[in-house]
Amino acid sequence: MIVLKFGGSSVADAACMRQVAGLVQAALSKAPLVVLSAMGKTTNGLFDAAKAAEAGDLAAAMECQRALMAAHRKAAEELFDGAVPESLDVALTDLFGELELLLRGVALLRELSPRSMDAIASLGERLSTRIFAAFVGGTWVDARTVLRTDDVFGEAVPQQDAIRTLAAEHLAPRLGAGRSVVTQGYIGATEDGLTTTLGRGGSDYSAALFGAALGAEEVQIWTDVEGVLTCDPRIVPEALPIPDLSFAEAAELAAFGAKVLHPATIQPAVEARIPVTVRHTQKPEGRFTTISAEVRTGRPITALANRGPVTVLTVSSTRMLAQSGFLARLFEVFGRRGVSVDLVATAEVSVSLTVEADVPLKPLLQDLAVFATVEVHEDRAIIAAVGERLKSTPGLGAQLLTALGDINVEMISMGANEINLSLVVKGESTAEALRRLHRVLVGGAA
Ligand SMILES: Nc1ncnc2c1ncn2[C@@H]1O[C@H](COP(=O)(O)OP(=O)(O)O)[C@@H](O)[C@H]1O
Ligand SMILES: N[C@@H](CC(=O)OP(=O)(O)O)C(=O)O
Repeated sequence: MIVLKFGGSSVADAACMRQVAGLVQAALSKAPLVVLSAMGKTTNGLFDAAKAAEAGDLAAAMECQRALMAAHRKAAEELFDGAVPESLDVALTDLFGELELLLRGVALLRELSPRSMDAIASLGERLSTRIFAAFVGGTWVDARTVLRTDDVFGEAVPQQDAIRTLAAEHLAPRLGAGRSVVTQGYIGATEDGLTTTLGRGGSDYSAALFGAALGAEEVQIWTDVEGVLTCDPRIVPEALPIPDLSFAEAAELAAFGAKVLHPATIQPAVEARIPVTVRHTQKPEGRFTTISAEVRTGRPITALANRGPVTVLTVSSTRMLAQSGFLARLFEVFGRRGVSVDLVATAEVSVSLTVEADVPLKPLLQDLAVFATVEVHEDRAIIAAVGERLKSTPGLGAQLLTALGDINVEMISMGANEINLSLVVKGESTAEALRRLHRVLVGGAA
């Protein structure tokens, strides 16, 4: 069997869904499991509605709900030329009724817990899959019966052993050559049946989890670009598709901001050694990227990614602690506060490190003040150069810094895994830095 995952951009309206249906029909002999995201920007719309309800503005929340309802009904009407099957009509009415109830509840309490947010966010994928399954004639499966997670709402952690057992029970018997099964990305449920989500962009992760659980021959991520490109095409329009990527390179690019793949997607695929391909829904005959265990690209630099905004903290010891004591104390604070650190560069008794921009700094700074002084630099960005021969290619560091010219580099970190070299620059310099680096170091790589 194979897994076909279509992102929000691929199922944004009726015309897109028709295109996707054609791709599913073409793959029927391979017993496809179709994993869909919510239509277009529906998830953002659901977040907006929930936030309006939390603020007590029920009218605004209902306005969002009506807009979403109109878009989904329009898609269904167009797909079925005005003759929407009664079962689909009832399903849509029920789902929008559920959304209204949830929003009214949030507005009444003026309280939006992560648990309520997940219940609301799940509606996007449940709606898109209902419409698409009816249109393509596939079997609709509620992902919440299979994708078992813990109860960290909003960022739930999948339980892969349980998912394997549940997939064997609920998905495998329905899969077969000549028919399709349609389910939701992004959503799951706890053992008690409470709805959870895997975090924004989590549909890719769902696809990989289903693929690993079912021993798929391939997981195909269908989107709006011809694969993973050498840089974010919105910043560097001349970015090129990369034909092949190693698992390690893909994982590193995703972790450092290449939005085309959810950062966690690669892990279940690596463990099950399932190839992942990234393809363009509107150009199925075009170029695409294959990510697999077999790939050895051997390039010095394959691609660039960027992540920001991040905050740089430069922490210097105020006591004459030995370096080992200082580092132990420092990271104990981050561990206790549950703050993850991305990049680290150390000197004798001072350390620079980066944290996500939305990390609450006050408690962290209070704890650090006991033994250190801290300089805080906000609005920074991490630029990561990723490539299999990055570390073993002499002169690359010099080329990189020369390419940047007058753009100031505030921190450099060569990843311990040999394939990532990360730089920190001011946020406002990110686009220009990427363009310069891409022109000199990556342009001819693909
Ligand atoms: N290195 C990259 N390669 C390809 N696309 C990238 C890269 N970095 C960022 N992107 C962006 O990721 C987008 C695809 O991801 P996303 O919008 O989540 O798609 P989908 O809706 O299909 O899940 C592309 O349209 C592109 O703008
Ligand atoms: N719909 C969810 C999950 C997802 O993965 O979407 P997309 O495939 O469109 O990035 C979100 O917007 O976060």
